Amino acid sequence: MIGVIADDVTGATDVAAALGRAGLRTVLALNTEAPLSEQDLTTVDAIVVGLKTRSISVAEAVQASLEALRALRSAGATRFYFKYCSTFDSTPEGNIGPVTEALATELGVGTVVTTPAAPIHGRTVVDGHLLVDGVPLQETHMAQHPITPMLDSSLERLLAPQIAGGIGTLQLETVRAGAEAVTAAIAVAATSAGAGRVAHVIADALEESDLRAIAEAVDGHALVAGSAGLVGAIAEREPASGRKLGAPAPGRTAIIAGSCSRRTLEQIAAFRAAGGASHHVVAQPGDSAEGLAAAALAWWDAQPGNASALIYSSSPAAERDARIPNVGELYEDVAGIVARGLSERGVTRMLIAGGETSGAVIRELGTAAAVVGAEAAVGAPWIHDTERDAHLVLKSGNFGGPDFFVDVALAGGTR
Ligand SMILES: Nc1ncnc2c1ncn2[C@@H]1O[C@H](COP(=O)(O)OP(=O)(O)OP(=O)(O)O)[C@@H](O)[C@H]1O
Ligand SMILES: O=C(O)[C@@H](O)C(=O)CO
Repeated sequence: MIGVIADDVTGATDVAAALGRAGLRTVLALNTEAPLSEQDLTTVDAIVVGLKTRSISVAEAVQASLEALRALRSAGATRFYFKYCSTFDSTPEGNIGPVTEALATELGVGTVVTTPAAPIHGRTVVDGHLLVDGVPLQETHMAQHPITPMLDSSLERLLAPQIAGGIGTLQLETVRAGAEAVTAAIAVAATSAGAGRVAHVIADALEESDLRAIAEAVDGHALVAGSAGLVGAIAEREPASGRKLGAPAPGRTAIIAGSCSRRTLEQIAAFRAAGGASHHVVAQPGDSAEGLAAAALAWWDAQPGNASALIYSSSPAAERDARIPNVGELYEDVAGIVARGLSERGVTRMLIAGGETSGAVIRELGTAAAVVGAEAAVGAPWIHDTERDAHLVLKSGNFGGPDFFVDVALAGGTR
């Protein structure tokens, strides 16, 4: 069984979608306090644990990730994947490097092949540089990310300050020479770390076939790291159950957006242009999350009974208020309280935009585990919290087409 540790909850649903696409029966665990042993795991091929460790301190991220690893091991997982963001969201301290090394040390693994490449999402790695739709990472909107601005595209330069071990590389021409050549190159790269240290082998990949070659070469590896791309290729090598994934019937939908990513801002604009009702949460210095959420819920209560609607704090960089301390956390708290309020009002279809935002919502809703359904957009599946009978899409900031909010909430469709 494959055990995946994802550093945020939208990333966890992205991985779950990739595993589901490959036909694996996948359980999504979203609350680490609810033990995995409470889940029915008898017919499961993969478990994905969604954490919220991307932007917390290194020590806390390492501890939570190790706890997840131990829970997955006790649940019967034998191979592990550390899922981080396809845009390598991290800081000079971490948490990608330290978490990878902690997991490797716990598993007694000396070499970890790692790549954020996910061609399905337009993320590729060439000569160790991460490109988004062919553009170097630091030239994209990721340079203005509110929590983890990404100012370099060299994965080696991004990872080096985060780790104690060494870095090796797998060039595209080696990857294209096939699995045997990749295996040999990994063995050479493994010597880069020095005794007792972890070797991080950064792999180039431009197309799905490249990921398939890497997946074949890492077949016996206990730990691999990357985005949903490589684990999808690994999953394709497993026997598939062929289970059909479902989506909820169209209906009234609440959208809560805290993502400030360009694609989310486009989706908000398209929703409003299509006549969707929206409420913009804009904090002033001194405002509390409770007060802002109460105002948003009062606005929701004034909407016609069956109308889908959007509550968002998302703003482009130039319009964000630098005077407000811990502004990211404040808006995350607002999103969580609003989601709980909507759930108490009987709303059972919600689309949440943004990984940190989704993490706050899941925590506040108390969702412990969910069944993975059909993809509403590539990498953004419907998930079903059976305990609350709530259907949720936790959308990564950059995922979905510009009309995604319109399609899910106004047209009710599934792509
Ligand atoms: N107007 C705003 N000003 C400053 N920060 C904001 C504002 N609105 C939201 N935020 C914060 O910005 C952060 C957005 O991160 P989040 O992970 O939710 O989105 P994302 O990075 O686009 O998504 P993903 O990580 O899935 O790609 C959150 O902490 C959110 O609370
Ligand atoms: O890898 C991605 O881009 C997403 O799954 C994600 O982690 C965004 O938060």
